[in-house]
Amino acid sequence: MRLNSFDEWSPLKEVVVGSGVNYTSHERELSFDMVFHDHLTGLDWYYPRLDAPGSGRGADEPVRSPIKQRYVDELNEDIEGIAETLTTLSVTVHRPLDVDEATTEIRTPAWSAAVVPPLNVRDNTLILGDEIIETPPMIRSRYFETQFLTPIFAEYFRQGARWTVMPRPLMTDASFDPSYVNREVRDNVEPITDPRSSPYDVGYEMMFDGAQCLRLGRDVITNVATRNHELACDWLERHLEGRFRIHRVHRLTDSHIDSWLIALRPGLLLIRSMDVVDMLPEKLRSWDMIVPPEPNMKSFPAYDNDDLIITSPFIDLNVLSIDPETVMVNEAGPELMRVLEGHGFTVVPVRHRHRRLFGGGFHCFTLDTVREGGAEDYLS
Ligand SMILES: N[C@@H](Cc1ccc(O)cc1)C(=O)O
Ligand SMILES: NC(=[NH2+])NCCC[C@H](N)C(=O)O
Repeated sequence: MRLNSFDEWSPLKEVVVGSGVNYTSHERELSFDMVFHDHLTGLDWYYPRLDAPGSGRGADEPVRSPIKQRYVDELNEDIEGIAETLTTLSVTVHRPLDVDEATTEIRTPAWSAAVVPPLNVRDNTLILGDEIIETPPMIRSRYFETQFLTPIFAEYFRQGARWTVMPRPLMTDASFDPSYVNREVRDNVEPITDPRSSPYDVGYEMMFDGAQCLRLGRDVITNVATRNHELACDWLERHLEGRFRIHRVHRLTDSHIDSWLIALRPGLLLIRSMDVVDMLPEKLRSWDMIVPPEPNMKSFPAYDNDDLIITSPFIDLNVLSIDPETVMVNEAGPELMRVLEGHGFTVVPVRHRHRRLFGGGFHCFTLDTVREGGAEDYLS
């Protein structure tokens, strides 16, 4: 089918479901620590930082936090189950190429980094209507992630889609605007103030994830927390002029919007807390809001100290709409299911255990490429 996806709720026809095959570690380096800064707090091992003087680590030695194979296997088992459930709901599921076992590292002129599989496919691509837009990554390990989706994108291109790649950053340490992560001094978190210089320094560059956007027909709400995000929004605005309107929300969160705010249908948002309402564009503030109960920590597996947790406990808000009445929800969260059922939704419970280890709920590791619906104006 032709690429067509303008919002988060219209009946879903085709979707890409990510792959966690050969996920072996998280590489702790500047770009990773920047993105996960808000969630790496309060952990005993975090302070002092792993590369602090006296840590015994050489300056250029990567620090990789291994992920236990059992969790990787369970992740992939859960993802297969979710892909099957989507198929039984008459949705066509596309899968990216898996990372080959022999591919452990990626390299650009300026740096090298451990490879990350194309798991959270929401993050590095933005689908707007009939256009695939590959966004400029924020994490070095994810720099070439969209290449694993090339066969899928190429097929949509053959069917008539637009296919655009946003400018790629050189991504040296100096490319990152640290003002968000350094905005407040917290006891147990070290500020990130040690950029190393590089012959490829060009100043702040655009870096931004598709998951920072909430799509509402012809309007797109974007979370902007840094100069890197601002530059990407400038690019998007110029590129999309006359087709889509970008509404910037400043520092709603660090990056991704989808564990704070999800649109379930026109006029109805699922939100983390009422605190976000004042930050939204005025027209959205009058939509109905569902605020689910605080996450129950018992709904997450117990992990060891050396298991790196990279999301907040609000990750299960990250639901995937099958249509305006049907929502896929983590079976570990009966509270959220009850709330949605109370609002008349049909809930499709699925198993997804290790979302806090791999950084994503269903909305993160899916990319809806075909939905019904068009460029409606929901905000006037
Ligand atoms: N701080 C980010 C952390 C994050 C980034 C990438 C992920 O895949 C997951 C989580 C969250 O708000 O979005
Ligand atoms: N598209 C995504 N990867 N979203 C994940 C958002 C997770 C967010 N950082 C949180 O911890 O709550």
